[in-house]
Amino acid sequence: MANNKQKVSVFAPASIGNVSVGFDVLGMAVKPVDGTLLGDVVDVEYSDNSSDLIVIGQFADKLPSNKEDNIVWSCLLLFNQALAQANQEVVDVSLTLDKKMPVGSGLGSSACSVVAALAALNLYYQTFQQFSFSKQEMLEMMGQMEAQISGSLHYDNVAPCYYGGLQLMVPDEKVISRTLPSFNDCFYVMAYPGIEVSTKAAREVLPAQYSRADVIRHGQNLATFVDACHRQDKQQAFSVLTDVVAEPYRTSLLPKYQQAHDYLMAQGALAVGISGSGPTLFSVCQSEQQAKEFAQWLESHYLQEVNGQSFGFVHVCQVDENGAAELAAK
Ligand SMILES: Nc1ncnc2c1ncn2[C@@H]1O[C@H](COP(=O)(O)OP(=O)(O)O)[C@@H](O)[C@H]1O
Ligand SMILES: N[C@@H](CCOP(=O)(O)O)C(=O)O
Repeated sequence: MANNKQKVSVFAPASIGNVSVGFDVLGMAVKPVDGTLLGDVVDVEYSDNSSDLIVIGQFADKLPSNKEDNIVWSCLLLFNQALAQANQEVVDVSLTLDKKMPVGSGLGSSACSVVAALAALNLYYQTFQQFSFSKQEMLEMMGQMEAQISGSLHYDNVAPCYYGGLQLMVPDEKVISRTLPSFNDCFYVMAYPGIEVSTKAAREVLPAQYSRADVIRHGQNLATFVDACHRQDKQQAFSVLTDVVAEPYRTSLLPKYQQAHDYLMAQGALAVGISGSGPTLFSVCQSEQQAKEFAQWLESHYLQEVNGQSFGFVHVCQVDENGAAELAAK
């Protein structure tokens, strides 16, 4: 029997879409080493009235004010539709989104909301209604919701956000995504400058066609990276982390990116790239000490002010192997 103590809470982490060499087909979940929750949290609890959505958190005011335009609400509608199709009872729930992620940041912000919402709904039904969808079914729903927001179906944020680790999208709908061995002793400096770049707009600047030379280089870089991941050959993997598909066309949307890239590479970064569609920059480091030095430099040289205020931040991260995770109920 339903009662007002029925509540679950799920955290979904930030991710690096593309990882430079895998446009739309590679993504990696990250977590700050200092324990900061870099991602969104969704609570689902019993409602004896009707279903509802409340949005709280640092970036709540950057989202549409009406709940119908929030992707978390669309997730609830999709989940309920899937329940009905599976002949399951649909119950009223109250959702709370803690929007910790800036929108249009290149950190997979919409994916964080989508994954946290759908994973929390599934956990709620599993715990209190003795029914749940499979991970595969969940990932398909997450892809559908991400496509609704960004205008095209790409799993490179939702898959790592849900499963954790480094994920490779495979063109097999029964699989969708496979976990690659990642470099979990590396440090990834994530620098969000505090300006917004919409994924949709950053996709529109890309060319419709590429030269044969670019196609060859892209295929070679991606294949070499995947092979090096399997052999855990760090030097080889990061030596080919060059994006020929998106970065050359997106750099103009990212003030100070090229200077920061060139500086960090000259200082010995293993690699520097655009996280997702930007504006977040990621830099791969051998040691935590180097990562901390880069973080300090990026704080003074990559963050920007908008109307005299800075919304940017820098985190030293490692790979988040867990992906979406239940949080202890408050
Ligand atoms: N819960 C949500 N989280 C993030 N964006 C949302 C959410 N609900 C609606 N949106 C809208 O979706 C769009 C997301 O933009 P996008 O550039 O894809 O973000 P990101 O790259 O950070 O995922 C924005 O227009 C935003 O207002
Ligand atoms: N493959 C996508 C990734 C978008 O990531 P986001 O974090 O910017 O939403 C792209 O590069 O367009």
